[in-house]
Amino acid sequence: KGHKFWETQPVGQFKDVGDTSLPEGPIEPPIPLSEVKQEPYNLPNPYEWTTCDMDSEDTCTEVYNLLKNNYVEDDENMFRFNYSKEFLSWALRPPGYYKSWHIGVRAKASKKLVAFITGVPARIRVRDEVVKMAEINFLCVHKKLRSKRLAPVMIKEVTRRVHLENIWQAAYTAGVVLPTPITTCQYWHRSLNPKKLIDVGFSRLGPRMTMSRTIKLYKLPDSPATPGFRKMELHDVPAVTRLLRSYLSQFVVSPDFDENDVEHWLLPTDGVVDSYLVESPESHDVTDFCSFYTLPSSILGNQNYSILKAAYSYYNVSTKTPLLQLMNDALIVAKQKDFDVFNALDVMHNESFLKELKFGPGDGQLHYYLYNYRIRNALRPSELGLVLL
Ligand SMILES: CCCCCCCCCCCCCC(=O)CSCCNC(=O)CCNC(=O)[C@H](O)C(C)(C)COP(=O)(O)OP(=O)(O)OC[C@H]1O[C@@H](n2cnc3c(N)ncnc32)[C@H](O)[C@@H]1OP(=O)(O)O
Ligand SMILES: CCOC(=O)c1cnc2ccc(OC)cc2c1SCCC#N
Repeated sequence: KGHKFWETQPVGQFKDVGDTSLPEGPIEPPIPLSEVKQEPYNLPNPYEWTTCDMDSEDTCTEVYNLLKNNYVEDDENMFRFNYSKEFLSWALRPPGYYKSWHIGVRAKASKKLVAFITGVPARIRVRDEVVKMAEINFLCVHKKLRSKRLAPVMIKEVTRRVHLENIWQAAYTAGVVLPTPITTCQYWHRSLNPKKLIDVGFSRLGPRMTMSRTIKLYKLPDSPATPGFRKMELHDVPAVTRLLRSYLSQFVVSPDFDENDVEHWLLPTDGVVDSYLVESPESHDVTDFCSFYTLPSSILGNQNYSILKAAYSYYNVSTKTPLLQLMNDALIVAKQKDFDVFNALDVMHNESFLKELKFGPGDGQLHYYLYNYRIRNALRPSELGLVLL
């Protein structure tokens, strides 16, 4: 298919796949900041740019409502992501964030927010190079304004604003295939509330299975099995940072987290992110870590339910406790917190526990992309140590 916009961009092009003469690394060099376009790209006449101040409750609510009604749906339109205001505030304000990268489009007449795209700064290691990047997310055009080529303008504008901060690479994911994925991951789902998942039509009763037999199949203990398993606290940040940096160093692409990043991204925040660690009862060493984030979805067109409570596996490290046992404890605490499903990608070492812990493969794929950075050969999901929100 012709990608009229993406074929103009410094990304791996389909025609170049397999061309080993092309070097790994930046595709285009940086340019002097004085040569970066100083003024915003032109929008169609009825629309204007706006910078969304996520510190403002009202603006946060506008962004929340735009996404709640117009963001990503699954292929069967059964669910639509329903990121909470607290989650958006957390996701968009990490250490060193730029308000100017929280970009909205308003209709001039009504002042209504009709489109959105964001970037947050991140240090991403690719093999042995740490690269300053923008993580791009929450690209959304109101359903009534689709297929008007607004997305390329949004993408060019966020690119321009990232360039103005002297950053020349980006990382992003999408459910759609674009030039050119660095890897393609599979979603896996572990039922915690099988009755609800069957009632909404996501899961079906297996052959020769009754509902009570199905409920029993997914039943979990009331409390975690691992001695020393507890919630992460502020004083654990240095130990968790050491543990996570050492673990992530084995992957080809991963975040280069420091203590400030760990405090922001991994310290438990109610209704947003949960993290647990194993402190050895003898040595008091922190030997293992697991975390998941909270991303509810609206259930579309169901009489009995309107919200799906979903937990998403985030970063997990096991050095003493078997990963299988650690993740089973994560499932146990997620069930205690009344999640309906625990989702995970087949990234990092996740494949080693998915089937055994009764995850089922989803029908959606998640493609990972880098902007202006060529990776010579596509990665296996197990070589990827990066989870985007
Ligand atoms: C150095 C810094 C660099 C920073 C920037 C880095 C790059 C960041 C890139 C962004 C990363 C976002 C990551 C992220 O947020 C996570 S992926 C979630 C994206 N959002 C949604 O799916 C929400 C529901 N859908 C919509 O709102 C619209 O359908 C959107 C806005 C998606 C497209 O609006 P539309 O009204 O349906 O379409 P047109 O305006 O007519 O435009 C059609 C063109 O857009 C291309 N398209 C479609 N979906 C895309 C997607 N998900 N990524 C990139 N490109 C996408 C498409 O291939 C075509 O180009 P082509 O003709 O070349 O094929
Ligand atoms: C029950 C398992 O499916 C989901 O949890 C879910 C929920 N909401 C979505 C909203 C948009 C959506 O668009 C791709 C997918 C979902 C999915 S499946 C893929 C995410 C995972 N795991």
